[in-house]
Amino acid sequence: MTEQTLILDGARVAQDIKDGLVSRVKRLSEQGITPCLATILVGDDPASATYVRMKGNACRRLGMESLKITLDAGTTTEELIREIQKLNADPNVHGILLQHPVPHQIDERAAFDAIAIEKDVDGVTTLGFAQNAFGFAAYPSCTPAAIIAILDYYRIPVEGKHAVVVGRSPILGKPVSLMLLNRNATVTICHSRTKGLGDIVSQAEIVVAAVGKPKFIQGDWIQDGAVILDAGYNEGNVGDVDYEACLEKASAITPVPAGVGPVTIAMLLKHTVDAAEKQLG
Ligand SMILES: Nc1nc2c(c(=O)[nH]1)N[C@@H](CN(C=O)c1ccc(C(=O)N[C@@H](CCC(=O)O)C(=O)O)cc1)CN2
Repeated sequence: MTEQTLILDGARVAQDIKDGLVSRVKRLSEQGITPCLATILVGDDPASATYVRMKGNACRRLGMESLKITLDAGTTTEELIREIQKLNADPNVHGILLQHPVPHQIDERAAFDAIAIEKDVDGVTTLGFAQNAFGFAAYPSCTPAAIIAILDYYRIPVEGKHAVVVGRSPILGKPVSLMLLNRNATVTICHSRTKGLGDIVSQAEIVVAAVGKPKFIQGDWIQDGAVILDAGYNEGNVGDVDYEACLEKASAITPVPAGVGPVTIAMLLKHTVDAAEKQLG
């Protein structure tokens, strides 16, 4: 690229979202409601523990409540669902987050689907996914919502653009593809069995990297002027994009850290405040 690549500053977007929540949290507290996010961590994966802690801290900094449920690594699906049902029934809890991944013996889909739709602020239920796919009001998954929020903040047009999403996970690749489609992008979804991945990515005007493999997206796959959103959160704070190589080609790119990650957490807070406000009617 001859022109300077725009670094899409996730910390700035996240701050803007959180600034917008301050007066809403204050208004709720004047009515006796403190928005409360319940987080559930099963097992002791250190990265997951960090993310849950970050979410709790972000809640508290904004005057929201965070109820942390920690369950041991041997928890069964039934035990986990019972905990979720208790939180569903608790009127003081407005949002429920089950940290992914859960230990292998747990049926994660069944656990996600036990979350009441009105408390699914993390957008992980099958019903929430379907409602979003149809463009109905439901909380979208937070990372896809963060990607859209970054595009909106920087007024990056989506309509009519060719977006290539690399990854098809239920809380990232699939929902972000549908959200881009609902914004009238032409969307190609790539995955581990895709043939000629580099050729397909090289046709993209917008690239969403959601593979979970460090530095997977190569610089020579990128079309000059493409916009790159890196949703990777690999060990050592490394994204799914070979950042230095892709920076050369892109017109705009999210870094890791301080790109999509902080906006993901800001969206979770926003959805929890939305959910608390719905309690007021
Ligand atoms: N139930 C969910 N589980 C998981 C989700 C999710 O959205 N819902 N996403 C990921 C991980 N994740 C949140 O849970 C997450 C990862 C990283 C960040 C982040 O802000 N990272 C920072 C750097 C981290 C640091 O400073 O230590 C950054 O990118 O700047 C936020 C959220 C998997 N599980």
